[in-house]
Amino acid sequence: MADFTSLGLSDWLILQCKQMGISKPTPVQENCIPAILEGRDCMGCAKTGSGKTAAFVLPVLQKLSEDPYGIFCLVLTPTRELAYQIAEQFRALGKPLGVRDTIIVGGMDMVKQGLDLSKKPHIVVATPGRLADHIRSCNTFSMSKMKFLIMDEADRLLEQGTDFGKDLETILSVVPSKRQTLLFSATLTDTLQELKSIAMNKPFFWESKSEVRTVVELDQRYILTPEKVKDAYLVHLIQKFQDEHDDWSLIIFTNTCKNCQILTMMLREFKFPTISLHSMMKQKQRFANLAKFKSNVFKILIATDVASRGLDIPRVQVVINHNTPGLPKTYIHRVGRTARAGRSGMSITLVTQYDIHLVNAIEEQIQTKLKAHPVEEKEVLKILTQVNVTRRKCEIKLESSDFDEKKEINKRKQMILEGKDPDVEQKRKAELMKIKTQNKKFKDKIQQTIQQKQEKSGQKKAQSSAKTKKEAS
Ligand SMILES: Nc1ncnc2c1ncn2[C@@H]1O[C@H](COP(=O)(O)OP(=O)(O)OP(=O)(O)O)[C@@H](O)[C@H]1O
Repeated sequence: MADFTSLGLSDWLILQCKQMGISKPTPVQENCIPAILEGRDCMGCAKTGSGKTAAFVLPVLQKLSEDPYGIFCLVLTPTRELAYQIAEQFRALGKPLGVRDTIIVGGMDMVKQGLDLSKKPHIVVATPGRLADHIRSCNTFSMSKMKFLIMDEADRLLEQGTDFGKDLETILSVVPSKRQTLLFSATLTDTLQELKSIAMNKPFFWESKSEVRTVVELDQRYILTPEKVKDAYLVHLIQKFQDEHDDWSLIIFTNTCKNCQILTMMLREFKFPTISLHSMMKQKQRFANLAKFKSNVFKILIATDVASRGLDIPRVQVVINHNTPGLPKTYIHRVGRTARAGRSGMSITLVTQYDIHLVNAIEEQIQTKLKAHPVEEKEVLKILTQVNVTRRKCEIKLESSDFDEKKEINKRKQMILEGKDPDVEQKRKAELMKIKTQNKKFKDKIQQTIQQKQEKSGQKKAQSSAKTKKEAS
């Protein structure tokens, strides 16, 4: 195994790594760092928790130290929490250099961000939406001399049908075509073509050789449960984990903000130290909750997929999928929040009778079979009524709050940001719904007519054959 010196990194940077407990390069670092230092575009596809962030932070800092100026490097990432985490790594590893960074994400003060950008920071870490807003609305900064464009979780940023598309176009229109482009993710390979179009010249491409897409240290389990019993299994699992471990912490992923809110309220009713993270929360609340979970004040984080990628929280021992993810790559990123950097971890997916095909797709993609997690079903059934009643109480409580209104307000805000008129959109949606209902009624009527005709012709056939038999006898 190579060491950092043989990769071409300077002593000051290697010493800084050592101080952060990073002594030997991981495979993605060993392969990508030399290519990046040579000036090549690079695409790195390595498993979750394998050090992809340092694989681009280290060579960028090395190059910055040779010619320090701002704006030197732009890093794009899909979520605000990830932006803070990446900036933290630049700050920690680049401390001897006095690296100056600024974070440009939604939900934070745009005026202050504009001011920070005008001071030409070395490193800008941003989510596409907010950075595109700055580019469209003011010219207090220029990226014309930028040397590096990095896309972390690149497949997510380039996914079709997301809001990122327009914003990436705006950003790419102002970054120099003469630059190095670095693309990283644990699930790059299924969007290779789009990715290659972003990387300007023949990119150096490296992916981990292993067929299995998840790390070997991850023990992947499932529990088959009817939808109505799912929450009782969840409570039972947490209770058992709490009884059997002193120092524990786990992340539960669910599919919607509302479910996230209800599950948090429900688990708190059972006195479990639980906190939530989802996109309907105010940004400051999101950061505060993540910090409380990272500092072990709360042992359980319930999150939507806003937290499924990239978050690096070393202490997480278990990931529970309260719903089976619809995409295998969502599963890979979710369970990758544990068993990181060589540590062991466990994932448990609650699978209902409607999800079997999803599990098959996941097992096909990761080339691993999930193992059945042993549970005493009678223990679960003992708490079933209590759990479902508690959940119903939380649902009623949430309905009486303004949660749904907030959701509506968020949707309207998003439409206005996209230049749409919410009222016009609402009318269009209502008309579409009306047409759909009319179509359904029309189809049902046709179906009914066909059925009646078939019944009638069946009766006629029966009558004529009875008549024929009668004549014959
Ligand atoms: N060479 C190394 N040796 C030991 N630990 C490392 C090394 N490089 C990075 N790490 C640590 O490994 C952990 C995971 O790193 P990182 O978050 O970059 O993983 P990743 O590959 O980006 O994961 P994901 O795909 O989930 O985003 C971090 O805590 C990081 O400090």
